Amino acid sequence: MTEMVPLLFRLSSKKIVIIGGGKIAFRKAKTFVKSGAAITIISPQIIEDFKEFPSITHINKRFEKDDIKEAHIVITATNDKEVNQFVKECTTDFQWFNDVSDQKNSDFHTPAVVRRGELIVSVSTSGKSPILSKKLKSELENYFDDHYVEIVKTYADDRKKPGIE
Ligand SMILES: C[C@@]1(CC(=O)O)C2=NC(=C\c3[nH]c(c(CCC(=O)O)c3CC(=O)O)Cc3[nH]c(c(CC(=O)O)c3CCC(=O)O)/C=C3\N/C(=C\2)[C@@H](CCC(=O)O)[C@]3(C)CC(=O)O)/[C@H]1CCC(=O)O
Ligand SMILES: NC(=O)c1ccc[n+]([C@@H]2O[C@H](COP(=O)([O-])OP(=O)(O)OC[C@H]3O[C@@H](n4cnc5c(N)ncnc54)[C@H](O)[C@@H]3O)[C@@H](O)[C@H]2O)c1
Repeated sequence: MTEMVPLLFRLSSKKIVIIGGGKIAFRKAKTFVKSGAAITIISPQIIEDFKEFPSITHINKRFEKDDIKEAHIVITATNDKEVNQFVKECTTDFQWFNDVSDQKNSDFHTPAVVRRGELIVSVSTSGKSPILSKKLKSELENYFDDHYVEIVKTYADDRKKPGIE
């Protein structure tokens, strides 16, 4: 069995295309909104919540292959599994793909995340139970209270710079 690998990515120069404009597309878009990546939604309809993020580009259309040709990351979040499958078929080996309706079809997952300043704690069940991830996140939110914003700053200030005695 192969295992998933947790990584942190700097995405400020990357292009993310999300197919679908419902509440799950919105939740996935929100994950990336502060990353600096250019986010585009391809969908004939989008929910009002997207107004909260004017930096997100909306293209009002049904998905076609050319919509993802420049994307680094492709997320398909429609309510039509056949469309989601078609999007996958349109990706290349050099693109990172996530199908919100089928974890086995995805190159990556979005974990549940707790942030306290620069501290990032994330939980995944390797796609097996998102509800459990959500539950554990809520427990971790209590454990990692707001003091951790300052704790990380203090540790960072105390850290010796690499190469300096
Ligand atoms: C953690 C969280 C982060 C986030 O979304 O940001 C997240 N899902 C959340 C909630 C949630 N998801 C679902 C429900 C309904 C109940 C249920 O079905 O269990 C609820 C509960 C709710 O909404 O309350 C349904 C669901 N989810 C996936 C599938 C497809 C499949 O399993 O194949 C289906 C069935 C879809 C269908 O019916 O077709 C797949 C994925 N969901 C993931 C993440 C990735 C794996 C995470 C891990 O490794 O644990 C992965 C693989 C890919 C991805 O989406 O990135 C977020 C909670 C965060 C928070 O609240 O803080
Ligand atoms: N990964 C997760 O966390 C998670 C959680 C719950 C549900 N889901 C899955 O996510 C799917 C979407 O859920 P939702 O609540 O956002 O659905 P929704 O019905 O609110 O939204 C679906 C969106 O897809 C768009 N769409 C449909 N056909 C399209 C096409 N050909 N091209 C472009 N856009 C198209 C619609 O216009 C709409 O905006 C569900 O069907 C379910 O499989 C995933």
